[in-house]
Amino acid sequence: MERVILVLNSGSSSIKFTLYTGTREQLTGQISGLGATPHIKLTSLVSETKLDRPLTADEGVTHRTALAALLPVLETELKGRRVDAVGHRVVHGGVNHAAPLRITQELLGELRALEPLAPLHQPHNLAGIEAATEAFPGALQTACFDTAFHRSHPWVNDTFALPRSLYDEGVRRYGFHGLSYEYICSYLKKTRPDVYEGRVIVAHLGNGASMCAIRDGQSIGSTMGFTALDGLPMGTRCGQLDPGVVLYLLTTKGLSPDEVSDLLYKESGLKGLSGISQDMRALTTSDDPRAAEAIDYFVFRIRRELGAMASVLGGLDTVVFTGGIGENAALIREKVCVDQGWLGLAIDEDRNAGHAEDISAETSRIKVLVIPTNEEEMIRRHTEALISANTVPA
Ligand SMILES: Nc1ncnc2c1ncn2[C@@H]1O[C@H](COP(=O)(O)OP(=O)(O)O)[C@@H](O)[C@H]1O
Ligand SMILES: CC(=O)OP(=O)(O)O
Ligand SMILES: [Mg+2]
Repeated sequence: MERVILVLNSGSSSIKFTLYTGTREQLTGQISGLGATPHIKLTSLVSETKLDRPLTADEGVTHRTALAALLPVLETELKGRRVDAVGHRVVHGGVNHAAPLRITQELLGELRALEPLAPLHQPHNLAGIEAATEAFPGALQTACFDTAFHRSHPWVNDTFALPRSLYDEGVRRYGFHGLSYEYICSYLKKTRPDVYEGRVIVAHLGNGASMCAIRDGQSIGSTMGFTALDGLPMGTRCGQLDPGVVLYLLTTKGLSPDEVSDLLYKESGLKGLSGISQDMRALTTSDDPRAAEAIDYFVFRIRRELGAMASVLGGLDTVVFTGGIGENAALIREKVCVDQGWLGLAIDEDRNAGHAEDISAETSRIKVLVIPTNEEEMIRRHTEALISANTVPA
């Protein structure tokens, strides 16, 4: 009998979900635009149910209410079939976890203590675990960590230049979006083994955004740090910041820690710079100069990290764009790749506009790829492996 696995992936602006029978997707979809304009999109490959509409205020404006509206839809779709396991994306796994785990009360307590380090994600991830445990009491629940893929990166990319005691207590450069990077690596290994073995930079550009330098399928470094605030600017997060600004906000401006937190996590990034929206779609279609400036800053930071990571890797063979913006915004890819001839990188305008998998120009020494990420599939694989490990042979 094929196993039934439900995967829940709570991002900062979305809840993505897929119900698998064996390796097949039975139902898949996402609630996107949480915090702004919530929308549900759902496709059932079995009952051919399709939803594609805004969520009403009653159904869900927050992760919690959206999840509550989603669970009955999933239960109807199951038609009484048992769920064997629910795999959860958990953004922060802390120092101790370099691999996915079966969820226990003890692990939940440990993960709850990490909530302050990922306030836009961890509480939603844990709420998803609680809701799924209640809805599917017999199912194995697994935690698949965004940080796990990066645990092997070198010390220079794991530390800040702070007193060593802070490193020892876990103040480290963890890196996130690890499930996405792991999926991209597995896809490259299967479809382009020569690329997999080379020097690769993956730009995961979504509502949260980061880049990862990868060699031989291993993370060498990431733009994200102790929290998912660092590195590139994002929908509402500031990205790299002089820590002196935080001190200024706390002391000279007299903001409370909560106010500073809200400012850096929820009011900055594309939203803060443009004053219009956190959604790249709204910015690329706006003729307001502040939208163009927000895009310029986003692109500038990506280009800067691209050069820095190419140097750390000792050269570059492939760039991969992924995530909601990376997969869909040809304009952003074009702006990142323009005038990169010095690096041996050029893209083909038509292939880029058509979202081809390989958008490199004929003359480009560096391959430039657009690969849709699939964090849910990565979580399914990990969960399947954990079920097998937990199954006591008869
Ligand atoms: N066609 C598009 N053009 C520009 N941006 C897009 C497009 N489609 C999606 N996006 C961007 O992708 C973001 C969502 O990315 P996603 O990776 O799904 O987010 P999350 O970080 O919540 O997982 C949206 O906020 C939007 O800015
Ligand atoms: C870690 C992170 O920022 O995730 P997301 O892009 O899904 O918000
Ligand atoms: Mg995401």
